[in-house]
This record gives sequence, structure tokens and C-alpha cells, in this order.
Amino acid sequence: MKRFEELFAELQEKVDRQDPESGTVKAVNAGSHAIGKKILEEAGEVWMASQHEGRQRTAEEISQLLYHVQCMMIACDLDLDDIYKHL
Ligand SMILES: N=c1c2ncn([C@@H]3O[C@H](COP(=O)(O)OP(=O)(O)OP(=O)(O)O)[C@@H](O)[C@H]3O)c2ncn1[C@@H]1O[C@H](COP(=O)(O)O)[C@@H](O)[C@H]1O
Repeated sequence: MKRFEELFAELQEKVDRQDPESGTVKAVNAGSHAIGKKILEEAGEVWMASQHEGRQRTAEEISQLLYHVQCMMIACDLDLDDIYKHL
């Protein structure tokens, strides 16, 4: 099972070396505007899943939302500490 910090480190490492096989590299290189649209889409899917699709689907959609939020963090040159200090 992958944890939030481990996923962030994996994504940051792929972006740093511009891994040509990585969908994350493509997403981050597309920029914050495109990532923002994805975040809104996934947030809507979280909402719909929570209302109609049960715990498991809701968990899956939340995991996708967290992934896209991590892409946004990297695209905006933010690391985990930048976020955690506001929690
Ligand atoms: N956790 C994720 C992850 N979550 C979501 N996504 C991307 O976001 C897409 C999901 O959004 P979409 O709504 O377009 O997909 P969908 O088919 O509509 O799916 P549903 O929302 O309907 O369930 C997926 O197809 C992936 O492109 C992810 N892409 C990668 N990861 C992880 O990120 C790491 C690096 O991945 P790569 O950069 O691809 O090597 C690996 O550990 C991956 O497991």
C-alpha cells in the first residue's frame, strides 16, 4: 500500500528526471491550468460517488483527487512541508 508521502516522492522524482514513460510528467508539464481542470473533475466525481456509489468507489475517487492535487503541488513548486505548515 502506497502512502501520501511515498506517492509524492515518486511523482517528484519522475518529474525531476522527466521520465518519458510517465503520465505524471505529461500532466505536470501541461501546467496548473490543465491540472486545475482535472482537480475540479475529480472533486465532482468524489461528490457523486459519495452520494450514489458507496464507500469503495468514493475511496477510489478520493485517491485520484489526491493524486491530481499532488501534481498541482509539483507544478506550483510546492513540497509537502509547504502544505503541512498550514494544517
Ligand atoms: N495514483 C495515480 C493516479 N491516480 C489517477 N491517475 C491518473 O488520473 C486518471 C484518472 O482520471 P480520469 O478521471 O481521467 O480516469 P477515468 O478513466 O475517468 O477514471 P474514473 O475517474 O472514472 O475512475 C488516470 O487515468 C491516471 O492517468 C493516476 N496516475 C498515476 N498514479 C500513480 O502515480 C505514480 C506515477 O505514475 P506515472 O507517472 O504514470 O508513472 C504511480 O504510482 C501511479 O500508480
